[in-house]
Amino acid sequence: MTQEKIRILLLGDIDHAHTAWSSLGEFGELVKPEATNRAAFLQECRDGKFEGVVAAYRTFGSASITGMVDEEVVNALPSSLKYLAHCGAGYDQVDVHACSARNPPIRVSNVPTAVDDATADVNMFLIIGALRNFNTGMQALREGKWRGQPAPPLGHDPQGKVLGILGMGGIGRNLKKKAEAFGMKVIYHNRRQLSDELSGGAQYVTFDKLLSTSDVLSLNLPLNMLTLPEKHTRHIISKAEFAKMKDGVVVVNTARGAVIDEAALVDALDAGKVFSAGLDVFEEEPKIHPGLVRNPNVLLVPHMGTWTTETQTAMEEWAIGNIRVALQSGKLKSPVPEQADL
Ligand SMILES: O=CC(=O)O
Repeated sequence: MTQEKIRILLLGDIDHAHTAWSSLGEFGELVKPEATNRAAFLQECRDGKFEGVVAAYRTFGSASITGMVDEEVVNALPSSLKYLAHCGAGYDQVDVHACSARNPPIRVSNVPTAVDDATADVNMFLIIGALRNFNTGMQALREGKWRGQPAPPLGHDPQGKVLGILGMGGIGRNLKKKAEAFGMKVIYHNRRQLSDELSGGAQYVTFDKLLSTSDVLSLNLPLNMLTLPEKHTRHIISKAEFAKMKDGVVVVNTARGAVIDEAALVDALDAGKVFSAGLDVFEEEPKIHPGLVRNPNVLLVPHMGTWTTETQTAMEEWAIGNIRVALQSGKLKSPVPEQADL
């Protein structure tokens, strides 16, 4: 009996887990697109270049070639495609709804867990850095002005402050433990209230209460505008939400830029409503709102939440593991929650 020859498509690059990737060769042929832009990629799809591809691995950076994996791309992908393994926690670039609507559906996985520590570490760095408003002094120092003239305003200690976490998934829960080690009191809001065991005893509050009582507000929820357009989280923090916050609140975001209306954040910073912000993600990466760049009270990191050798390696291995398990058992290891019942 001859075994059917399958193909596995790589969208983006493998930077660390080369052995794990090559080992997928035991299942079939490993292929890559030649395209360097979306139009050419769609053409390759329509020309049947990826016929027989059963599983695809994609990186966040592969959007520079394919663009968003929206309805157009989903419908152009080969009919043989059954599994799409995204190498990252946030899969806002993939229209999961369109993937589910195909017949048979494309099953999508992401990388939970492996990203939690590194992202929560950066989150904590941004909380401390923004509370202490370190950017102002650090910027002056590099300009040869020591702390600057006038000296930066005094910062604030994390001890005793209320940290409000919006989105209590793996990263939010990891952050909670870290923040408590710094003496912060953690409250949270989430689509669903968690069990005490999962929440670690953090108090569940309404969205409005989270906004009105947090000294530091941390955004740890997914951006889902492609997948859930009717219940999307885009701009969940905008002008009206800033108005409900405490004066002098600190805002930190390691989730996705577009969960905050950046223009409204700039206004709230300029008005002094927001004392400082710590941001790892931006609405239109790599572009950054000029109002954020010019404001010394904003600590800016260029999307480096998982930027460590250990975490990047673990993420690649996890995503490749999803393909391996799916090819062996017909089921992904970590399907995205929207497809849990598929
Ligand atoms: O931004 C990083 C990720 O989604 O894993």
